[in-house]
Amino acid sequence: MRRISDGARRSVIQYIYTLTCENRPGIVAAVSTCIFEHGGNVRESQQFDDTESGRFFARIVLDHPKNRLDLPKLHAGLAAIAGRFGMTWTLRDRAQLLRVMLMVSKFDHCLADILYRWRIGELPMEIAAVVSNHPRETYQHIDLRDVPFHYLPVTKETKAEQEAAVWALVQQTNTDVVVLARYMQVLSDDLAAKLDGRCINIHHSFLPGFKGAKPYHQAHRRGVKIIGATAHYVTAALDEGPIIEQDVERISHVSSPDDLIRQGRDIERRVLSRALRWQLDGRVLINGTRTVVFRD
Ligand SMILES: Nc1nc2c(c(=O)[nH]1)N[C@@H](CN(C=O)c1ccc(C(=O)N[C@@H](CCC(=O)O)C(=O)O)cc1)CN2
Repeated sequence: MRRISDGARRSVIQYIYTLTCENRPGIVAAVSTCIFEHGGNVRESQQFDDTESGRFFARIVLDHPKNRLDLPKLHAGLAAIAGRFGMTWTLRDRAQLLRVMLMVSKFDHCLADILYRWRIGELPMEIAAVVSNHPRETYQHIDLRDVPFHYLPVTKETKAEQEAAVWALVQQTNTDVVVLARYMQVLSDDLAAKLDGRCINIHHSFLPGFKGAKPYHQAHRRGVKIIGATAHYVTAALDEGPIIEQDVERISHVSSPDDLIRQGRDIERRVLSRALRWQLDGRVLINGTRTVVFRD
């Protein structure tokens, strides 16, 4: 049974309902009537009608004033509507914490930042595992006391075996979301497919510029005046996945590659933590090769 976050025990239970389907009249009316008929109360509602793809997207947060929502009945009602409209949908208790696996290589600034934000309650999640292709001693500056750490080294020769161990761990730990927090190994097509739509990477450039392993050196060589970072879902195609969040900062001709790496760490930290916070709160929906983000 997934852990319910502490705060929820005392307050009104909230549910996050997300949906996407081909756009047509009557979707919102059907959904809101179903929620109303089951005594539900809509607390938040955001929607987007993508006229280009003809797809409709919505995120609704609902509760029941007396916490007496008959969830199975509501679920059945929404399932019937989903059948009518051909929806892809989710309904989840907002306090039911998602289980997150954090993957990291040599650079630990994003891992440190996520663990800190988790400890102060900014990222409501359960940490299923921290996985690295470097040994635990690499992370002297990070407090790993209360998180399960797994050292899974990898070489070109052992990649398939190592990825099998990663996938086994994802299953054994009931991981919902995998975060590549500067994990510097390219996932195979097979593993990327298995983690489709639930694996988030932080790329240290403002995509689509400077793909690959050394974007800051590429940026310095090109002489750009702005650098950035991009959080995106991982696909088999390197650095091509649907973008969730981006941010940038100005630089100048004075900035050395090391200056860019230092400045970039701050951008990476805030971009990845924002993307993860939105993922945990059901605010990110995939729209083909893009995303719909119902920001907070
Ligand atoms: N299937 C995917 N896997 C990964 C992605 C992705 O988009 N799709 N993103 C990367 C992260 N990344 C850039 O953000 C990145 C990581 C690593 C490399 C790379 O060329 N790695 C070399 C090895 C480098 C090393 O050992 O230090 C390699 O794998 O041969 C490029 C980009 C994470 N995985």
